[in-house]
Amino acid sequence: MNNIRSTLATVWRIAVPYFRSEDKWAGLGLLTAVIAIELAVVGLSVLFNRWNNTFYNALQDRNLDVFTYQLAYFSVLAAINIALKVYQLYLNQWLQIRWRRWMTERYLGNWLADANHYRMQLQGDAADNPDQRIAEDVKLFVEKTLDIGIGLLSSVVTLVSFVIILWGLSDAAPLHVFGQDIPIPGYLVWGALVYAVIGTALTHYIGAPLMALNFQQQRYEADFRFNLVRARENAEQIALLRGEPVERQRLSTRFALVVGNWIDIMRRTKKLTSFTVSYQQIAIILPYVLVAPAYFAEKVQLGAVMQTADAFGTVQGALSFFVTAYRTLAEWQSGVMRLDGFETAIANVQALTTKADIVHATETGTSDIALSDLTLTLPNGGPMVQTPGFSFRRGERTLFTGPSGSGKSTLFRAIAGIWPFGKGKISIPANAAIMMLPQRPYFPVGTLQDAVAYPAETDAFSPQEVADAVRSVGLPALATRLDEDGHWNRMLSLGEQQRLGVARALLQKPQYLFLDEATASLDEPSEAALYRLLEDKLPGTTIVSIGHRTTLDDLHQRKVSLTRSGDHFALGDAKARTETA
Ligand SMILES: Nc1ncnc2c1ncn2[C@@H]1O[C@H](COP(=O)(O)OP(=O)(O)OP(=O)(O)O)[C@@H](O)[C@H]1O
Repeated sequence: MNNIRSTLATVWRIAVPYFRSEDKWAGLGLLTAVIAIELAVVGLSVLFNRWNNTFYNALQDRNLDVFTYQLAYFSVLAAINIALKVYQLYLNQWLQIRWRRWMTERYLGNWLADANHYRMQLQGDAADNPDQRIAEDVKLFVEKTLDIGIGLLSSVVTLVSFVIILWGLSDAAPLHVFGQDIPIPGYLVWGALVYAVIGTALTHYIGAPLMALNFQQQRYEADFRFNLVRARENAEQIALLRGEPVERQRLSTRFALVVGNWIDIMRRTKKLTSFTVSYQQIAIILPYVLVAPAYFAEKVQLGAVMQTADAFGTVQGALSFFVTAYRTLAEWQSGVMRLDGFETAIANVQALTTKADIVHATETGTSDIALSDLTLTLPNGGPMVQTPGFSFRRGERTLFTGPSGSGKSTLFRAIAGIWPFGKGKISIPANAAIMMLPQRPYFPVGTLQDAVAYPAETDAFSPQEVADAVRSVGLPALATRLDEDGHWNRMLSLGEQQRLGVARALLQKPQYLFLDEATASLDEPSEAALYRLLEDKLPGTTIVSIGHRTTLDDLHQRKVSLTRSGDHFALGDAKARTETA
């Protein structure tokens, strides 16, 4: 019971924001229309039920006039029913897509805001496969919430309408056993109720493990897909290393989990289906068994029997909502849990940024990037970098060295404000344009112009500006291919990608440029040429480079390094250079 209550509270929390959003009027309008149509459909089913009585009596009495009239009446009801059902589905689908669009936009916004996506990864497995949660779970949530919500409402309204009818019919066709009338008021209602309660309890008993199994299934499927995508993205590495057999083995192992869990679902579903189908079959015959004695004792006519069978079926169907919807409910609940986990993970990383004992990168009035009492740690709290105070001075070109794994890249991440683990303060000049160039730049799939302009919009720079930048970094052949679509990370050599990274910096003109081995794949003369280009085109830009080559020394004015000091690495000047390189 607590479980149901907490699921419903979660559904409410996830569902309600849409109906308070800027799209609320469209959403509420569509929802009202869909509900109104559902109520009209229930109203029609009451008319159909009455029609049974008149129609079958006409058949029994061989009354052609009434029979013909009732056929025409049925046709009118049927035409209205068809129109209602068509529009109900159509409007329901409209509501689904609008609601889903709103939720997807919201989740995308929260996930991509403020490096949350990166911090969620850092925090470990709190929300696995966010892609699946945003793409599939939102779709499932919207679809199933509407299905279940409207199905439940319809069952309740149907129940109220038909219980009244069935109660009346119980009086008209009293229970007749061994030639005796047994006056139990509303016995048909009680019969349907007892039958449905037993059915629901047994369904829950048999089907309960499906919830957890469905949750696992979605997770295994997403893991399998994710690993396929990874294999595709790293096709070249895998082919060069001849890693296919291992890759295949790993993928097969993951798929075996999908299959194993699916077989558990199948077995459980088989048991559940055996029960629910038997249950539904018995429900067809049960009302006839209950009223047949009265019919054969000639206490009621055929019409009443048929109307009773229809009403009993409807009441029983409404009461058995959980029996029929059980599998949908199980899928829905696991989707709700997944979305809840995703929302919680986002809330956790958002809360992380406001905690006191993290690294705070804040904008201040200084012109240098100043670190004070800074400690960077691993996500598990292990020590990494420490400094009581240090500044990257404005306008200076600094070379930053240190042993592998000492925390150079992590210090860059902290300056960019995306590494929260540790404590202390990093002062960033207010409104400073900071750019980080990694060893392996990221290019979105699209035109070369898109790729170089990123993260700015494509039209932030004219084709001429982009072509000039690409040419100046030594790629004249690419400068003529700016309109070409491609997966540039796959198509270009790492050296070419690094040149394009520098072209990106030339276009963006940052005030502070951090190069994390961003030219390491180039030969030394080309690397030196790119540094001179930066010096020439971005004269006021502060440059901090991580690099291992000694030839970089002459291209920088100051040299700082991380050196081991006990359990951590300390940051300090390695060798001061006063003259310009
Ligand atoms: N997301 C992460 N989760 C756990 N540990 C991490 C994570 N990112 C980095 N580390 C660890 O932090 C330490 C510093 O990593 P970092 O990438 O900053 O080193 P680096 O000095 O730049 O090394 P290199 O010169 O090899 O690039 C390493 O021990 C690394 O394993």
